[in-house]
Amino acid sequence: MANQGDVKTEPLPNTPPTIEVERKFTFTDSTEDKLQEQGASLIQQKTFTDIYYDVPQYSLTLSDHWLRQRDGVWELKCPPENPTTNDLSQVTCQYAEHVTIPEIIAKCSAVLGLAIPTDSSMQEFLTSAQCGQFATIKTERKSYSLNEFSVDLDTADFGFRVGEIEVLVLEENKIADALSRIDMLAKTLGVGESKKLPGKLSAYLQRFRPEHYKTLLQHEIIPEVRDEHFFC
Ligand SMILES: Cc1ncc(C[n+]2csc(CCOP(=O)(O)OP(=O)(O)OP(=O)(O)O)c2C)c(N)n1
Repeated sequence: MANQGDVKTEPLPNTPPTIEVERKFTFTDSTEDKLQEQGASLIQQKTFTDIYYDVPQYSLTLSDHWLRQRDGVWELKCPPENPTTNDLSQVTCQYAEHVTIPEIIAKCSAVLGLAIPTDSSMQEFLTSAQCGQFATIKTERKSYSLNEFSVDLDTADFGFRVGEIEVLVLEENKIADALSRIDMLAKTLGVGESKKLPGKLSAYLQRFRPEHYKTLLQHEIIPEVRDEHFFC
């Protein structure tokens, strides 16, 4: 029998990936007031650092695969196998998030056309795939909880801020419903912009990695970043 100290904090290898359905928005000082009026509670305020990785040909990001270490923990965001496509999916993102090393190596190796054993360490994978760091972003995040929604207000260390409404779903047939519930909340908060807004990494690339940014923009992997998206 497991004793009380024998708590597993790592997901099991066959855990299905969580699907994040999220919509970005520009926030102002009044956004927090509106959130609180709707009954949202501030659940966390934290700072974290993301380091993103790719190969020199940008093959992972060109395939919409985002490999990162968040405060040292490996994560891979990639498109779900059956994304939902409708009017609302034009302003919203859907990503499956993988957090186990064998799954991350399997997914990335498949994109790169490499046969790297899934029991390799991440360091072995990075070396075999010639994968290196291309962005480091420090973020201050305020996280609000409102019913089934998480609402994050992020300020990145290079003068960029972005809000995000997120719902986690466990099955792909729940994505369409999540899209419309997110749309309703965005309208209630007065942040229902009709275009997809860039996230922190897109803004970072536009500012610090122009060649990578242009390549992803040309392939319509990321939305355009304009100067007005920065606050300094
Ligand atoms: C609007 C939009 N944003 C990003 C992309 C590309 N992209 C997808 S994932 C991705 C990596 C970063 O994801 P993002 O949600 O912006 O970061 P963050 O909020 O810190 O992650 P979380 O804490 O929510 O896990 C990118 C650039 C896109 N195609 N469209």
